[in-house]
Amino acid sequence: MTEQSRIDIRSVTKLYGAVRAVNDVDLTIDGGAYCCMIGPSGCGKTTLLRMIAGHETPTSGTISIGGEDMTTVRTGSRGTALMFQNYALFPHLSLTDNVAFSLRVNGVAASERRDKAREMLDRVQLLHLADRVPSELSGGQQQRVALARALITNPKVLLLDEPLSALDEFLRLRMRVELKRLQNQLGITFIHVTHTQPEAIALADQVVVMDHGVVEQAASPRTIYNRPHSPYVARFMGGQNVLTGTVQSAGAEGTVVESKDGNLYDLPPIEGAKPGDTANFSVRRDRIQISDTKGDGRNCTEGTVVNIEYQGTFVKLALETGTREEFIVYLDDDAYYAAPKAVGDKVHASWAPKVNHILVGANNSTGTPYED
Ligand SMILES: Nc1ncnc2c1ncn2[C@@H]1O[C@H](COP(=O)(O)OP(=O)(O)OP(=O)(O)O)[C@@H](O)[C@H]1O
Repeated sequence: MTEQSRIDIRSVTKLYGAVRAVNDVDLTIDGGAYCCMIGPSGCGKTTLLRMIAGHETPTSGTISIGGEDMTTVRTGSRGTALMFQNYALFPHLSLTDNVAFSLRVNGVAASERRDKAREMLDRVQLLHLADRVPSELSGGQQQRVALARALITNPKVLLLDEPLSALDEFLRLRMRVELKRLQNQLGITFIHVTHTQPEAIALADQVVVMDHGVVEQAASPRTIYNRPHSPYVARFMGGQNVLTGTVQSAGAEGTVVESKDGNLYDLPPIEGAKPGDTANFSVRRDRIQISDTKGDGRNCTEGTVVNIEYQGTFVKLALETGTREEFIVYLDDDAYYAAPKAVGDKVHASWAPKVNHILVGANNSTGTPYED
């Protein structure tokens, strides 16, 4: 299935009048991968998904599935199935008839479509409810019917537009496990649009972070979280503090950057950097120590505690450091309670030089939702 379900998106742009919903996107999604697309509202995720499904046609560029150009092939003939956000089940039909619906449209004989629908309901563990109508089901069960209905066409690619957004937190976590289990069993490509960072990180083999119609970064969840490409990805995915400074010295041995408050940071070499350039870098929130005493002024910052949140396995400390964004520190709860802090305390945060991670791209995107 792997080669047959690979998706190649080449120079795809979609214009709605003056709105550039998707802007010159190049992206390869491996066959059999679980891909999550994430980004703020309006960044073009749904438009890209709908173009892969064939519900929209690109203004320019091509989309291939399994090496075959599908850009203008009609929806039902490209081996994709789209599961809608609101499930779009028929209220008056039984679960069996809901799931069998597309086979009926395609003229499959009654007994065959019933057998196939029951097989799909069994796959999503709903066979015992096959004769009920959707209103007699819970939200999670309705979602599983919608999944069975999408899968009955044996797609090479399943497209899911915010499939878990209508569920409560408990069900969402359960359905997340089920989606992953199904994808593993079927071995087909899943493309799942989400607004939720932990969902993308937990489910995906490949995370695609979008902003203003472009793909900012596409990589494994670990790379996206640990080695974000740009200030935007670092902020949007969370887990990192973004810092800015001016290059003091640059060479093969490394780059020294000075922040506005005079602290120095030891970064790896930055290609082409020269003294006076602006450098953006990030520091993982869980790789920082705090103390009451000032260090040597390298790889550190000072701040005032403005918020303290107990999170179970760690404590989240927000510091005001004089830059426009909060500096967040995640402390192991044992370490924190050995020397607890209060709001208003002045502290020194420091970290090992190897924690400094270079970011590229402009430092002007906040990673927060936006309006056009
Ligand atoms: N049919 C349309 N006509 C005009 N503009 C559209 C249409 N569909 C989408 N857009 C615009 O294209 C841009 C991208 O929309 P899209 O729905 O792809 O974003 P999204 O990232 O999926 O957002 P959300 O997370 O809110 O669903 C937005 O500016 C949106 O207003």
